[in-house]
Amino acid sequence: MEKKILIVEDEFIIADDLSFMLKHAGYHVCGIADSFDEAVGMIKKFQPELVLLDIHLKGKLTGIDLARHLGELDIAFVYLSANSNQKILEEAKSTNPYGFMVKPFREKDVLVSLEIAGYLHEQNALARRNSELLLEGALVDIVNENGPAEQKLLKSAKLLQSHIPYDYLAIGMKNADDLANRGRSFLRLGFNEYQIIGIDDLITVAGTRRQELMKIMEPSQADQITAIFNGLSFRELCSKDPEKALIAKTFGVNANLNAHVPVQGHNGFTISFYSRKDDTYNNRHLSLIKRLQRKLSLLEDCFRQARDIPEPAITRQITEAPTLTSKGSSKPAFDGIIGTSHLLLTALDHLTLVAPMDTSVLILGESGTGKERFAKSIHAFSSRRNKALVTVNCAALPAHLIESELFGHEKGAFTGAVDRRIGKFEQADGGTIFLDEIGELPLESQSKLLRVLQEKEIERLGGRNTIKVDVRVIAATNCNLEKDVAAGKFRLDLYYRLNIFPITLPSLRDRKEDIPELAAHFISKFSERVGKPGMSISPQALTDLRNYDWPGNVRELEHVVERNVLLTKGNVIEQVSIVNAGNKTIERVEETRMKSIDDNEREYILRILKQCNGRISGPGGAAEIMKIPSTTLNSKMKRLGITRHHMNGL
Ligand SMILES: Nc1ncnc2c1ncn2[C@@H]1O[C@H](COP(=O)(O)OP(=O)(O)OP(=O)(O)O)[C@@H](O)[C@H]1O
Repeated sequence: MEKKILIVEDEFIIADDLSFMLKHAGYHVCGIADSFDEAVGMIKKFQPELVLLDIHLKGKLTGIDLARHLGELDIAFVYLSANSNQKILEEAKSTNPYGFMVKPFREKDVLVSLEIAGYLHEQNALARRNSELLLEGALVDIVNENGPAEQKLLKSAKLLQSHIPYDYLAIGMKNADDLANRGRSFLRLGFNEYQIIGIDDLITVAGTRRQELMKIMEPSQADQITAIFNGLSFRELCSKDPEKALIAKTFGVNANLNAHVPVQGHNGFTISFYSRKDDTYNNRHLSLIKRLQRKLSLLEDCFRQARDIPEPAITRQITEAPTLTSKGSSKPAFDGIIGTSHLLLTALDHLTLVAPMDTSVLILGESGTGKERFAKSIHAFSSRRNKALVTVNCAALPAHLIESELFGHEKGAFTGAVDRRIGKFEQADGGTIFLDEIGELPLESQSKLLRVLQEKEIERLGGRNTIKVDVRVIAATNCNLEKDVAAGKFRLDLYYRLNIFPITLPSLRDRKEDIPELAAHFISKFSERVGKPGMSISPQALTDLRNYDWPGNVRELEHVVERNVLLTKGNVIEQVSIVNAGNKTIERVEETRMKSIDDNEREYILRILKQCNGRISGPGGAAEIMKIPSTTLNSKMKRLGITRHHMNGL
């Protein structure tokens, strides 16, 4: 059947050209609107499957406003943009479009973008359906298992986290007969670390009196509502509802999704999600919770049982190893991912959500933020965990070898191919391939990779047959792939195929609150390694670590700690030495300190890079001067934590 498309564009000639192009390609253009209001009317009337929308429209409201409306209706859309400024583009991007088409349009690009948008929309819907089925099954399992009711509530709360994010979750039954047993709340402290808060705890934490709280928590109309309150609307709600106001003040939350769960025979109960971010909740969350209502109503039993458990005398903190364990081992799949900042937890939630599915994942983040570690965890928590995880660093391979490395070659395929070689894709059959630094893949190899993703088959170089492979692709990059697409260095269609589920890792400077925990982790690791267990760090040195900008992210912090563990004579790192860009050292220690071999090598490489204006390979590049292959220099730089940021500062 022809796909129904609506065009929303205020320039008639452009809209008309586009419409002609689309009809010619077999699409059904159901209408052309030039303003927000007209578009909303047509969407209601024609229910298009895809909308192409310009950012600038007639009237006050823009294409970005319309995009938000489309997001709520779960209709795919692609922006038609001229040269907009960065701020507008950022805002447009935050509405999660399925693509951008830049004017003037070439027919070929338009058709590819539409095909990709349709594909992504289907994939997303499929992935959502699958993860919802998993969620429903897991909820039923929890309700049916033996064990304390309060723990069952906690497990259900944890399960909901990656589907509907929250910092504080309150489950309450207001028609319970005594206040002490009216509710259980869960405050998130770490990835899998929650504090259970009963009514007595709430009285203590909020600094209120029992009677006052009892009054505030009287059953009200608001308990029966299933709705979203983000930012301003949450503040308005708080001005009318003292219970919400108390929670907002006590836990610093700015958004709320309130879900009423009806139960036969009484008023039911409420599950209320609260987030510190003020734009957390959307219609997707709302429709999910509505679809889950029947399954959630099964929690009623646990809730009633939990009412009979005496209130804890003191606030309890539930700290557990992550539940995501690799089967057959008690080792947490998140092994070695340290940190509890909001940004890292969000990334871990995304990891949890996507890992069990077979979807391609694109991990974005600066160098040293932990992309490879995330890729390993995704594999470890997937059903492919017993098969291979094959890693390929696209930047470290010479361009002429990439294809034989990825797809293999037959004997005699080219000069030097003395034997048949099995490529990385075949090695990863049944498992996962991790394509690190995907942005460095030459254009020619990109087309071949795209074919593998589409056809799920490879052809060895010099081979005559195609070979079916079943491989999940995880790609990572520290480049801005969209810029590379715009510059013609990265294929748009490949970008969209890979970008089905992006996970963005925060830079260390954006999650400085994790530095103490990370530092402690690395101190313990390196002090044991060098036979000086039990080392610690002084508050001043920790402040120095927090004050630094960390262009090399966690990898750089790891090196800095390693170096300081070696340099410190006693048991406490009193002052830190950080060798940063351009060989300047932020030192609070004496200059006369001994330098490690790595320090010397790092300084040497930085000096050579400076001489070559940051050029690594090719004539006059650093690799040539150092008489080593550029791939070796790249891996040395990676090991020593030398990044593009360092090079920008040269
Ligand atoms: N959250 C974390 N907790 C503990 N260690 C971490 C964390 N993130 C990264 N690391 C450590 O930092 C180093 C760099 O991590 P990793 O190689 O995964 O980064 P990357 O983003 O893939 O870097 P690149 O882009 O340079 O390939 C590794 O030694 C890893 O163990």
